[in-house]
Amino acid sequence: MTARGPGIAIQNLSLTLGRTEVLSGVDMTVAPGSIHALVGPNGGGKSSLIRCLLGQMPHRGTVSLNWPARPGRIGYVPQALQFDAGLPMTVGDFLGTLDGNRPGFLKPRRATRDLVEAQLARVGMAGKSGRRMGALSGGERQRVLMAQALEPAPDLLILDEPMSALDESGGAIFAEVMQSLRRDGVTVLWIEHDLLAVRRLADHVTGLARRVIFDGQPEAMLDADRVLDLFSQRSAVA
Ligand SMILES: Nc1ncnc2c1ncn2[C@@H]1O[C@H](COP(=O)(O)OP(=O)(O)OP(=O)(O)O)[C@@H](O)[C@H]1O
Repeated sequence: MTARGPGIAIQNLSLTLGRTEVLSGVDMTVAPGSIHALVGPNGGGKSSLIRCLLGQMPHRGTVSLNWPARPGRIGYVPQALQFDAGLPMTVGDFLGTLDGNRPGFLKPRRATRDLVEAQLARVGMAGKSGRRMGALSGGERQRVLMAQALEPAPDLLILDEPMSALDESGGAIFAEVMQSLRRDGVTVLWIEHDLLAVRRLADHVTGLARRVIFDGQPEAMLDADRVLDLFSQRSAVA
């Protein structure tokens, strides 16, 4: 199928925060409609690269989104989003803000409530729209964040460790969602530490430790020496 997501071209990307060189001369390409994983050691600069892509960091070098026609929608699942335990906001309220033409303090329209229920069902959270956001477990919160990123349907989806708190059924649901995104031609840029999940689900992998230390097929990355290289002090930020 024709990709509806953009290609991404990153050239000579460098980022210095304070006195730390976080990214140095990073070149990478994401093919339109592909599931592209970003792996590497803690502090390797993966989230920072995403922030550059989203225009949130003053970087050097270029980051271009090449849309097939006009610019489309970007969905984003952040690494962590905390909600105050006492915050009187339910899952339904949170997802109901998807109805962008209506003030958040009004009761959502029937159609919006149906849409919220459908989105929750998609991530295995059917019937939980009345739960308070601050009272959700880590895995439930991640499922809700995934649901908000999938509606309205994105053309580019950026995921920052979306599986870190998911149980087995959450992982299976995530895999289904990824397959349906692939069928729809969505471009997915996915930060992940679970290399087996990357092997199962990604089309391409880039390893990042301040600079690009691996770029290729998931199978090649899982060669034992490669894994050691990816996560050892040798290749990490030094
Ligand atoms: N605002 C900031 N100011 C100074 N240093 C920062 C800032 N944000 C991030 N860093 C540093 O940049 C480096 C890269 O951080 P980043 O969060 O991009 O890594 P990561 O690869 O996503 O790590 P992890 O796998 O642990 O999530 C780290 O050393 C971090 O301390």
